[in-house]
Amino acid sequence: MSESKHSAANTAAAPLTVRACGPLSGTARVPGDKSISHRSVMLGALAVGETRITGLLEGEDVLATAEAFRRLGAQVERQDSGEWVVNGVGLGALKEPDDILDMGNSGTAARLLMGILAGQPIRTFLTGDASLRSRPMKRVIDPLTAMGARVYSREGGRMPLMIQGADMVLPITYELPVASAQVKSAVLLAGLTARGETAVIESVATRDHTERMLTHFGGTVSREELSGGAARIAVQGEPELTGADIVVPADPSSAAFPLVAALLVPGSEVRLPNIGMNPTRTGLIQTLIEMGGDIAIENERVAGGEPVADLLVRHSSLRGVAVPPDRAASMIDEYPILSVAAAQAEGKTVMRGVEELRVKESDRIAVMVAGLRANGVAVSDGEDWMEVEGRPGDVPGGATVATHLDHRIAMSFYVLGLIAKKPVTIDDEAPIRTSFPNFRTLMQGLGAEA
Ligand SMILES: O=C(O)C1=C[C@@H](OP(=O)(O)O)[C@@H](O)[C@H](O)C1
Ligand SMILES: C=C(OP(=O)(O)O)C(=O)O
Repeated sequence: MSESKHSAANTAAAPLTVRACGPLSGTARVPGDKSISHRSVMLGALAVGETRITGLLEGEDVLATAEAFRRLGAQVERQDSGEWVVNGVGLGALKEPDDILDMGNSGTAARLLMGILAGQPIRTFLTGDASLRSRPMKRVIDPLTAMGARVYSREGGRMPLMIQGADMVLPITYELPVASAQVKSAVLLAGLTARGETAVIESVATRDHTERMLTHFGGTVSREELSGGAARIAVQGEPELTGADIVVPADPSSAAFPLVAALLVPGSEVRLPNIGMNPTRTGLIQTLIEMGGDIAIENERVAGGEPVADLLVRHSSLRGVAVPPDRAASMIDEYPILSVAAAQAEGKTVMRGVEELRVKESDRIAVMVAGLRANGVAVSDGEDWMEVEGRPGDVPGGATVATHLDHRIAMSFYVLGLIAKKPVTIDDEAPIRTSFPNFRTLMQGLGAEA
């Protein structure tokens, strides 16, 4: 993974060294939820009429989605007020782009777009950066092919790829082979242009933002609980989707970084307003509370169809825990920062059932293990697990970490630097812009120095 889209764009990697700091304090206004932001642009583009989005995440991943849908014929504009307005083309009316679409670093953008394109009678070419081109797409190619799309990819189902949408999409019932909201969403979005009902069966609950937002735009989505925690989610084809107003909550996966920093840095007290509290996303908060984290959940309310709350986080002495494997889906992007918290927790933290971490922007198990070990933390791993032996107040630090085009790795080691005895260097901070463009300004506002 030596190549980077930043070096390809002639921008040198931007190393960053982070040192221990005094107490963090103040209010951290975290940007909009990435999953919800992608979906609001996508469904806005498929709906008839105007969609107004408040709080859209202006990170590179979502900007890639916005640009792709412009090239597919929708109007996607930022207003001076900061609101985004999407004027959709209606279902099945996207136009064939005249060039390859570059989805950058974003798995969500690529896989959900493939679901949508499976139901459009056009041919589209997709690519991404070195990280995205190494990620598995077969997981969406298989069900979309069963629904009538044709996809030609590189060996092993990798991008670049070409997708030719089906003239007549076949409704299917698809049992997810991996717990993935991206695969679920791709199938449900393809099902929008099918005649009849398309269903997905998931054995554990994955984030349900697609289902909630489809309902908000006038679609018909049902969820039936099956035995053992499984569920069958079905969408009715050919709905009339109408433009809608969306209010995007702050992203709990981004909030995780200042939140864990506040728990770890002695004397800290940080307020995080308006954080998305969708139960399919709150596994990290539950885990940190079990570890002894002082996290007060205040003002719980519903905004724009999603539960939100304000969080008040104070420095805490943490102890290691075993995270149950069936919680993985609800905190899948939070394991890197959890393993940093675990380095500062008394005893062992065990994370099992986390094999999906190996196919994210980087192999997050391998990259976290390498970075923690280099910084003096005792850690071990296997194909689907990772263990960290914590030593409160005794994280040596002092090493440089390779981030492999992975924003969550970069932000996790930034937080490690805040508590380590010697400074921690991340080799490239640029990937942070994919999901949290104002991360450093926000952390500096709380008292961090880097
Ligand atoms: O649907 C989504 O918005 C996402 C689903 C998850 O991926 P998987 O579906 O691959 O688990 C998550 O890791 C990603 O950051 C966002
Ligand atoms: C895995 C992630 O995103 P994506 O799959 O969209 O690249 C993430 O944001 O941690």
